[in-house]
Amino acid sequence: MRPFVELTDVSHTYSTGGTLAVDGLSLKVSEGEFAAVVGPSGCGKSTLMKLATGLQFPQKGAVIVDGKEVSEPVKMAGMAFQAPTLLPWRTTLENLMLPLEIVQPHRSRLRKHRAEYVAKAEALLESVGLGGAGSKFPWQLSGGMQQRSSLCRALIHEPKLLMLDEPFGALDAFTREELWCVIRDLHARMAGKLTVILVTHDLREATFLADRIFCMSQRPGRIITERVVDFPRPRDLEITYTQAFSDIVHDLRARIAEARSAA
Ligand SMILES: Nc1ncnc2c1ncn2[C@@H]1O[C@H](COP(=O)(O)OP(=O)(O)OP(=O)(O)O)[C@@H](O)[C@H]1O
Repeated sequence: MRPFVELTDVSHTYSTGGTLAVDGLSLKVSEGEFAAVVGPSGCGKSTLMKLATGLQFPQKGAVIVDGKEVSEPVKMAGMAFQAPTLLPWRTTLENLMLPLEIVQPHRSRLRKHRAEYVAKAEALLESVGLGGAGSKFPWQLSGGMQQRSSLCRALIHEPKLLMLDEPFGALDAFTREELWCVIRDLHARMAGKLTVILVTHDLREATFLADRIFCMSQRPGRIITERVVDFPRPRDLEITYTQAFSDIVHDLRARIAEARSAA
């Protein structure tokens, strides 16, 4: 499978504060793969996401996405963060439509094909259990519903790359597990056409969702180990109660503890 996101020996220092966030950071994520990135707090996970999406540029090394060196924000990526960042004055449906007003070719097509796009947005909402919620404002939705809407917004322009930075961190355990299944199903439906990179502190989340887990060192971050998770798909939440699953989580925890103490 061809690499879809490739970072090679990347270093990045923020101009504000002069923090060397990542150094010697290399990773390859294949097309259609679901990758997770874990590591100690402050090790540069979000920086990795910013570099892969062209929100920051490295001083050293190369970042290649979909065969091209990243030199501007990667608009074909969908993104969702810990805070759902929905605009409060727009309805949920209008929030979902936002990327279509920005990203080509949708931007040029939107005016003429609005009904088609609205139907697509409504179908997406339906697929995450939010059928009929499009007319509600974000502040009329629960945190979990807002995060589902935010996921739909990240997917509305049919991105080939989905970047998730702690998207479920603020949710209770039940809602979080429900959303794992939503993401699992969205990824499965795209049948190898959607590459996902998930940054998370939750090792169970990484193990349940990912094909491969990259573990980062203490800052300046680099990948110190990667672990293939080969549970067959589709995965059921039941696997999270198996010994094999716990073994992976324990192993990851030990590696992160090791990385923390190597500071
Ligand atoms: N915009 C910025 N300007 C200056 N420094 C920054 C900026 N963003 C991050 N940093 C610094 O870079 C380092 C890495 O931050 P980053 O957010 O990438 O880590 P992280 O692993 O995602 O953290 P956490 O696990 O706490 O979410 C930190 O020391 C942080 O203070």
